[in-house]
Amino acid sequence: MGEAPSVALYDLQEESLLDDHPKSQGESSTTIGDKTYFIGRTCNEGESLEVRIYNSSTAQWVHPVVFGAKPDSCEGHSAVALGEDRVIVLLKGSSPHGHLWFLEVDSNYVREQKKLRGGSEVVAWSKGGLGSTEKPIVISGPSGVGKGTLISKLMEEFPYLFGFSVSHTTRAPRNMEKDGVHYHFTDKSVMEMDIEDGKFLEHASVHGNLYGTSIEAVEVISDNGKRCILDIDVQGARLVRASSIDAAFIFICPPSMEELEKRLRARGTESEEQILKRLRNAEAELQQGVSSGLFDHILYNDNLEECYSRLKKILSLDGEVAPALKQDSSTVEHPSHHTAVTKRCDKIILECKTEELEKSWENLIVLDTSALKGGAPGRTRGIKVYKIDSYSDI
Ligand SMILES: Nc1nc2c(ncn2[C@@H]2O[C@H](COP(=O)(O)OP(=O)(O)O)[C@@H](O)[C@H]2O)c(=O)[nH]1
Ligand SMILES: Nc1ncnc2c1ncn2[C@@H]1O[C@H](COP(=O)(O)OP(=O)(O)O)[C@@H](O)[C@H]1O
Repeated sequence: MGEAPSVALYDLQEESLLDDHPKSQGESSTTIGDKTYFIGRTCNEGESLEVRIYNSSTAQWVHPVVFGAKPDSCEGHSAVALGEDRVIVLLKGSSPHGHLWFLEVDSNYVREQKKLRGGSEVVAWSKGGLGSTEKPIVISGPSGVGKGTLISKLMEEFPYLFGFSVSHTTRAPRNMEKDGVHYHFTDKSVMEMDIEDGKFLEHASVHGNLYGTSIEAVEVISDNGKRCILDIDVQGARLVRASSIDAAFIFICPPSMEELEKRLRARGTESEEQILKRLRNAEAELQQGVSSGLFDHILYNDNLEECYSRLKKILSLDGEVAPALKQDSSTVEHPSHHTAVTKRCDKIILECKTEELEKSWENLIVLDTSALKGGAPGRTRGIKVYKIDSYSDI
């Protein structure tokens, strides 16, 4: 039998401070400095957890601007401060969006957004992810140069290694294109709203349409332990380069403008007007791609097989092929139900009820947060999840 926990989280909450503002049902409160973060007032099905802040130094309530995809309301949750900059939020019950979330209250991203909004209070949600994060690969080049063809070859030969980042676009689908596979085809107004909500890593207007990479499109690939490939234009590549994402940047050039035109026409997917627009834009794209220093590698796609071999060489896939990327060394999944939470340094211990083990203290799961990576606007990774037999094992 395990020993009783030395510090149970529930004992740490300072409810007396907030007597005039009691928590609503299902709401948690977590104090960091002068601010107490109330999470989860909304309990209606399908709505996300609401965040409000009580600032004890000004004795005022604030409704912050909330960034990131938010967790849906659930059967309940626990919230624990991790240092000064974020709160870990553990959802209970079945949630299609995972059980582990982080509410960033003073991270670099949050500070940046605060500055952009003239000092308004800002918080940002980041979903916990267990997958590894191999450097994404950004592939750019003019329309018709062969980006899609090269990416398809990689994905076919190494389906277990790579995942394609499915962009959003306002352009109409081509004959063979499937929504959710080649692109998420979307309305301009919806996409603009999502951009405003901070759901996009980058976006650009290309050949008269809006294109963008959602944060989710990239993160879901790492969730599956795969390396993400982005097919985006030069403007998008520049935005990714300026972000905190460490990626490999590859630019594909045609052997000549004549050959580019031939390929575009032979593909037969564009109207004459679109072909001419794409060829006009290609001149500027080539100039920026080759001379800006933005790209780590420039490949000429003359002979397809030769170009593909060079691409594989750049990605170190020309010799013995590495095994599929591993998930982080978590041996247990994060549980869907917990009955008690205890924090010891950077470890969170959950008592979890299961059908077989009614006494939840017999089923202790540790979330080790000592090596967290990433964060808003993407996932927070690096959490290790494992079982222990008793509290004295920590
Ligand atoms: N910035 C950005 N560019 C994108 C994205 N998705 C696709 N693109 C670029 O948009 C351009 C047009 O793509 P598309 O209409 O599929 O035509 P294609 O280049 O002829 O295959 C290409 O340069 C793509 O690399 C995205 O999410 N962001
Ligand atoms: N090296 C190559 N030689 C000849 N044709 C090519 C080569 N690479 C690609 N193609 C063809 O050119 C057309 C445009 O290629 P695609 O992959 O759609 O370009 P992108 O994605 O860059 O717009 C396609 O019909 C494709 O089969």
